This record gives sequence, structure tokens and C-alpha cells, in this order.
Amino acid sequence: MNLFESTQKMGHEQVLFCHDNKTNLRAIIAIHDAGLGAAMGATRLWPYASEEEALKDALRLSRGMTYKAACAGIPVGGGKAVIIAKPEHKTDEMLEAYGRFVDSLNGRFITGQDVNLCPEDVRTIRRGTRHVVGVSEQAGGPAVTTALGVFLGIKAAVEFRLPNKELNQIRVAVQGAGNVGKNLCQLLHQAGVEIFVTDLSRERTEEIKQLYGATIVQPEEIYSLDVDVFAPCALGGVINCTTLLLLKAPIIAGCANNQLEDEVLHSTIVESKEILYCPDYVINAGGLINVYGEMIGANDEEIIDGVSRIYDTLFEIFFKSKRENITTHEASKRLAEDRIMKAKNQKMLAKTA
Ligand SMILES: NC(=O)c1ccc[n+]([C@@H]2O[C@H](COP(=O)([O-])OP(=O)(O)OC[C@H]3O[C@@H](n4cnc5c(N)ncnc54)[C@H](O)[C@@H]3O)[C@@H](O)[C@H]2O)c1
Repeated sequence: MNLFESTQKMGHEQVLFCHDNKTNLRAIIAIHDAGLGAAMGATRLWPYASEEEALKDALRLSRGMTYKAACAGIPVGGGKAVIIAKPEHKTDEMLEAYGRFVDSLNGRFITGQDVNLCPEDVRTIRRGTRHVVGVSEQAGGPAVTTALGVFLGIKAAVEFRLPNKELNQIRVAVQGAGNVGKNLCQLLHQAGVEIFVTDLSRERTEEIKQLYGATIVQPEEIYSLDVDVFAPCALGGVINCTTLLLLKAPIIAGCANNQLEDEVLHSTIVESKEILYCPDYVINAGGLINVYGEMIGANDEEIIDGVSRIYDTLFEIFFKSKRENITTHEASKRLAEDRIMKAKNQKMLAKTA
């Protein structure tokens, strides 16, 4: 991978490689765009097969954060960090050392929890820096508000794509019963939705079956189910040439980041199969809205209000996609870029006034 060519093409401002000998910390912090404010993005801990894979993830996820903030109407930039480690090798000392690297950016990057980190870990990172969010668990915490946003997104998509169906008549396949997936299942169950669930952990799917009457399926079975919505809530890259041959659901709406393995190719195939794709960074913005709310001292009601706007934004994207004959992926990208440009222009005008 040609590093500068990639960062230039994707529009990144800064990439920080962090190494701490004592704790064996290896992390990458990517700042995509801090033009509108500090770059916000959670930290993911993952045993990447290669450094290149970790870097690619950090670059793509941080750009997604810029678009996510823009679509959610939040005046911050986009960033993301990855720690390369097996979850069982995570130590408090390693997280504290990581916090000191975050601190070295003097508030240009603000982070929180993503896959394999919990609020307790964020409190440990906070020993090294004050530039963290997601410790107060306001409005139930980021996972709860992310799930609410995904639920509202599913509602919008069903109204748009399946106008003759009520929510209590639909079947949803949930891939991943983790922090967000579990909360999403609760909301779906309350709305009378029939749930199919899979996870690598049998314990997690059993819990969803007990609590919400879900049908458990094997991980490889989840794509080919005869359902109305496929909700990817595990990891990225699950919408690809292989899974698109299996998918029967007319709607894809879930919380996972980077769902499309290849954004252009797979969003085009999705469209040609008349599947309505809810762009991941739009539908999963609930967590960002939550932690931004925590940062500016918003109350629970204001945070829920912000999350509720995901429903309207998705409708705006669905109509834009139809009107301009473009994929929903392209429509959300254009919406985000347009909002970023306008906000930057306003900021510049305010400076010169
Ligand atoms: N937590 C948030 O607030 C938030 C916000 C925005 C986006 N996301 C994204 O949503 C996704 C899920 O986040 P989370 O916090 O629930 O993570 P999590 O780690 O709590 O849950 C992920 C679940 O997916 C399961 N899983 C992994 N691979 C799988 C596979 N191949 N098949 C089935 N299940 C599999 C894991 O066992 C785990 O239970 C991630 O991609 C994350 O980046 C999360």
C-alpha cells in the first residue's frame, strides 16, 4: 500500500502510528478531517492479520466518521483508531499507554469504545488522556442509542420499500447479538417483529431466543433467509459478491461499519437487485450523537431527539437516490460532502466577518 497516495486519495489529514515497547501497544490513529472541529471516532481493538489490514480499516472507518458526523448534523470531524491485539492480550497498562498517545494530539482526536472495548476500558484510557467520551452512559450509552437509530432506520426503509407492510408483519435477520444487536432485538421484539438471529457465541443467541423469542440460525445461514430485512450488526465487508448471490431480503439495514466490501461495486449490485441499502454511517450514527451529546452537556431528551432525525435523513437519501438515479451509497456521500462544504464555507465567513 502506498501510504501517502492512499491518504491523499481518501482525503486524510494525519495518521499516527503508536508503539509502546513496555506494554506491547501497537495502534494507528487516523484523522480524516478535523476542519469542522475535533476528529471524533471510537477505538477498535482487533487481532488484524496484517498491519496493512489494520491501516486500511483505520483509514476507511475514519473517513466514514467524517460522513457520519455530516449526515447527523454534528459539527465535528472524523477520526478512528485501531489497536492491533487479541482481546485476551488487552491490559490496563496497554490502554493507559494508548491514552497517552491520544493525549499527544491535544484534543484534535477524541475517542471512545468500539469493538472489543467496554466503558470500563474507556475509563482506563482516560487515565492517560481527558479526550475520551462514552463514560457516562447517558441515554443508556452509545450501544443503546445506536440500536434505536437502526430501529428507526429499519422503520423508514420498510415504509419506503415495503409500503404495504406494517412493522409487526416483517421478519428481520440480525447478524451479531452483541451490544447493539441485542438492544436492536429488544426494540424489534417490542414492535412485534419476527426475529432470526446468529452469532459466533451460542450464549448470546440463546439469550435473544429466551428474551425475544428469536429463531437461532447458523452464521452461514443468515444471508439466504426469506426475510424482509437483513441487519448486519457484527463486522464489516459482509455485503460482497458471495453474499449478494444469497441475499433474499429487499432491505439491508444494520449497525455494522463498512458493510459494503467494495463501496462502488457492491452498492451498484445492491441497487440492480432492487435491494434498499441504508448507508451504514447514516443508520448507525446514534452512538456518535450520544457521545457528542455527552461532550456538550445535552440531556437524554435532546440526545434521543438527535437520534430520531436518522429516520428523516434516511428518507432524504432514499428520495435523492430515486430522483438523481444514483445508489443510496452515492446519495449519502453527496449529502455529506454538500453539508461539509456548506459548514466549512460558513465557518470561513464567520472568521472573516
Ligand atoms: N457500539 C456502538 O455504539 C456502535 C456504533 C456504530 C457502529 N457500531 C458497529 O456495529 C458493529 C457491532 O458493534 P457492537 O458494539 O454491537 O459490537 P460487539 O462486539 O458487542 O458485537 C458484535 C457481535 O458480532 C458477533 N460476530 C462476529 N463475527 C460474526 C459472524 N461472522 N457472524 C455472526 N456474528 C458474529 C460477535 O460474536 C459479537 O457478539 C461493529 O461493526 C461496530 O463498529 C457500533
